[in-house]
Amino acid sequence: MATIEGIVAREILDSRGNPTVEVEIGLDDGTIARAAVPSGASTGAFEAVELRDGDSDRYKGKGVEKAVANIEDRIVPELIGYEASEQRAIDQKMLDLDGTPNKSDLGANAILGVSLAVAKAAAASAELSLFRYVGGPNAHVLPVPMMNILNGGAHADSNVDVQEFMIAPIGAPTFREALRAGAEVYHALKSVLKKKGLSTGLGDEGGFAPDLPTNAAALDLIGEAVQAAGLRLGTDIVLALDVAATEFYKDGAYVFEGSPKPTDEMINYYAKLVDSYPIVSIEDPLAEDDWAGWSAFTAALGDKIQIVGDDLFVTNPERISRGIAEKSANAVLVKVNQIGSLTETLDAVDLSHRAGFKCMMSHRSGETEDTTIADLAVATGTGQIKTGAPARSDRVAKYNQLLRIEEELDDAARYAGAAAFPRYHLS
Ligand SMILES: O=C(O)[C@@H](CO)OP(=O)(O)O
Ligand SMILES: [Mg+2]
Repeated sequence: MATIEGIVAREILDSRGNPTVEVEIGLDDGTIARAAVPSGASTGAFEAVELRDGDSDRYKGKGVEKAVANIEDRIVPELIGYEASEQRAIDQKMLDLDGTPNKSDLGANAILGVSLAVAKAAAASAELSLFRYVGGPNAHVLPVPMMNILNGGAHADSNVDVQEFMIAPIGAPTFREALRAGAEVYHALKSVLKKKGLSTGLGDEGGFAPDLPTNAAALDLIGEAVQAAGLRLGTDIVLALDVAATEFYKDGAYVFEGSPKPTDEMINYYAKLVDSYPIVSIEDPLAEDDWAGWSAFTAALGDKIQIVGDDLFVTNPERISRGIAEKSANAVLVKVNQIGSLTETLDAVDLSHRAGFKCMMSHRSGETEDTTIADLAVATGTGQIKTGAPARSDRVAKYNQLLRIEEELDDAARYAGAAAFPRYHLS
């Protein structure tokens, strides 16, 4: 048992060169731990508030000096002397201090930085890996890496509407082999693009970002890459999308492939796509406010694929509860900074799992070298993690941490594989 002796916060840079918050906590037994906060680009309107300096000239108002000051001036005096293992009480203390429904006073970036650093300090003090500290003896399932190898939408400067084209190596026996398969497809995709004279420039999450005639063309290119890597599409590797449709929802219609389309036309489009390609999961097929559309989409495709709410749910138990009641989806994207504290993230996963919803632990498009989400994916048994391409050190840091976790678990490790997608039936 050790108590919090000191907390230091600072502004650091994320993978897009934007400022973000880093927190270091020291305990009275000499333990020091550090956590950094990620940041999104295609953010949902209902996310907890990320405090930015706005009125300052530094970093064009994107600085986080206010969030840093809130930690040092307002949070630190309240938390000194707390047992580091009192995670729930510490998070609650910060929520009470903030007092708003969306963390707009202290900033979700301030609260989350402290919350994650507390957990890491408590784990280190107990001489446990973070995944064991948070997950206990049942934490043993390594997630399927949902690798975003072709970027579009708000994460790229290309003409591709869909934000993320992911490969899921479900056929591998271990996480290590899954990662290798994914990396081989990534390299093969580069060769395929080069051969066709397409750009091999990268998007925000490390995937390639070529201009393409249609969105489906991306799936064909990935299919070619899978084959070129000597793997089987549909058994070794399956496909997943994050459409991030809120980004192109304008005046009640989806401006997709050059023209505005109503919800039912989008649903028909997806149904055809699912018939033509081995797609296991579609995230944000519709906009964050199109609740009726989501229910219709889930009624149409929910028994065939995983339907993931990201902007729709924003890791928020209230919105997830509505989604459960209205059968809006069958899975939740889990982002620690959308809700803004560790215990609320754990609550969101718990609520989802109890309702039979799957969860996918997720990074943000703006990331750091912090690897907390890798541990959380194993701790909470989500069976899936999305953390970008198997290239770029901010993304690879998470995959590499999962390699270490698999090694630590040794014979007890189990790779989620195809079981992560119970609704996907090989035809
Ligand atoms: O939409 C998403 O799922 C994320 C992460 O891939 O993007 P952002 O962090 O920009 O919201
Ligand atoms: Mg998303």
